Amino acid sequence: MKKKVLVTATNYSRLCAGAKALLEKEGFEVIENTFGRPMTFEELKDKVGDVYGVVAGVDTWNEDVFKLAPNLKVIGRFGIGVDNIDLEAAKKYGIKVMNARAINSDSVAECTVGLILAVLRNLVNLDKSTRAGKWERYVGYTIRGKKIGLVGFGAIAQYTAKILGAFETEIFAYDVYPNHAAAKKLGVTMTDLDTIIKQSDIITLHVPCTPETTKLFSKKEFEMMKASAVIINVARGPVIDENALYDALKTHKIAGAGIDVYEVEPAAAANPLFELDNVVCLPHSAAETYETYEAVGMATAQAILDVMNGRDPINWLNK
Ligand SMILES: NC(=O)C1=CN([C@@H]2O[C@H](COP(=O)(O)OP(=O)(O)OC[C@H]3O[C@@H](n4cnc5c(N)ncnc54)[C@H](O)[C@@H]3O)[C@@H](O)[C@H]2O)C=CC1
Ligand SMILES: O=C(O)C(=O)COP(=O)(O)O
Repeated sequence: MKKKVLVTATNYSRLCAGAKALLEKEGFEVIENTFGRPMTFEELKDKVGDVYGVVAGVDTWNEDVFKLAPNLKVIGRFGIGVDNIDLEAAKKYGIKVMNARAINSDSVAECTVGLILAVLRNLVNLDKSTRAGKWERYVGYTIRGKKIGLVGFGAIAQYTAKILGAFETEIFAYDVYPNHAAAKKLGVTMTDLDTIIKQSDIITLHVPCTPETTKLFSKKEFEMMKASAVIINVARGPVIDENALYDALKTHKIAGAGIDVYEVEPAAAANPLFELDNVVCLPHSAAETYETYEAVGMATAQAILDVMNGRDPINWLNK
């Protein structure tokens, strides 16, 4: 009987045809998520009994699921954040978990800069207004000369710094494990979080979602920021207290925001942030380019093949 791979990331056949073909060539049967959204426990429960590998989207992978998956040996996270996977429980069940770190960083970094431009230059408001035949002027701000504060200085932040270097900005970064060599190479000054919050014109978030980073930006932090500052969240929704962000934007304690991720996803149409015109909102799509899908698909497929062949997968997170 063929070994099975369950893919819960959506749109796999369409966007990762090469990866799917590779798995099939190596003898796997590939079962795909047909729901078009993350799968629930009830849906996973019926599928995981005989799977060997998983290409995981953002569904929850915890002991309740692992208990039902005696043949599961490897989870390839179709992305970077692993806040949806209990790494320790996976280890207990002998399941190797890898992620696509440094494989989708360019797309996320490009989108970060896109959000900065969209917010500073009012691109979305200008588009709406132009289409409405109003021919209005919204005066914006240049990126050049601004102080940028990167919170978290891993793969995505470093790529963001590389791109922003071309805008002649002053870039600061904060990280619990500061990478001084990368900072030096990219002309970035490592500093503390308070300095970033108080001095930055543009703050971009690039930390994983952990107990330490949950609500890292809340009422107090928004009050410390410059009234002219903007914040971009392409990390994880819970890193920002969304109610506090809404209040800060509504009362102009800060000038604007670019938001790709939300405390609750999919974000409901009634999310209060959507009423405000000083925020640009995306549906968790910062990583989504054709090139990235292809590369992440191949990396996760390769990880499954590596485990099958007794080799360590790249980016093995729960050794
Ligand atoms: N919006 C989207 O579609 C995407 C979002 N992400 C999110 O971005 C995050 C970062 O991705 P990468 O840069 O590739 O990860 P990375 O692992 O290369 O970098 C994360 C950095 O955050 C630092 N960090 C961890 N806890 C911290 C804390 N409490 N305070 C300060 N720094 C801390 C780490 O030391 C590390 O240098 C991911 O964990 C994921 O949640 C990633 C890809 C796509
Ligand atoms: O790589 C990540 O962590 C991401 O957030 C990518 O998003 P997705 O896996 O496409 O929901």
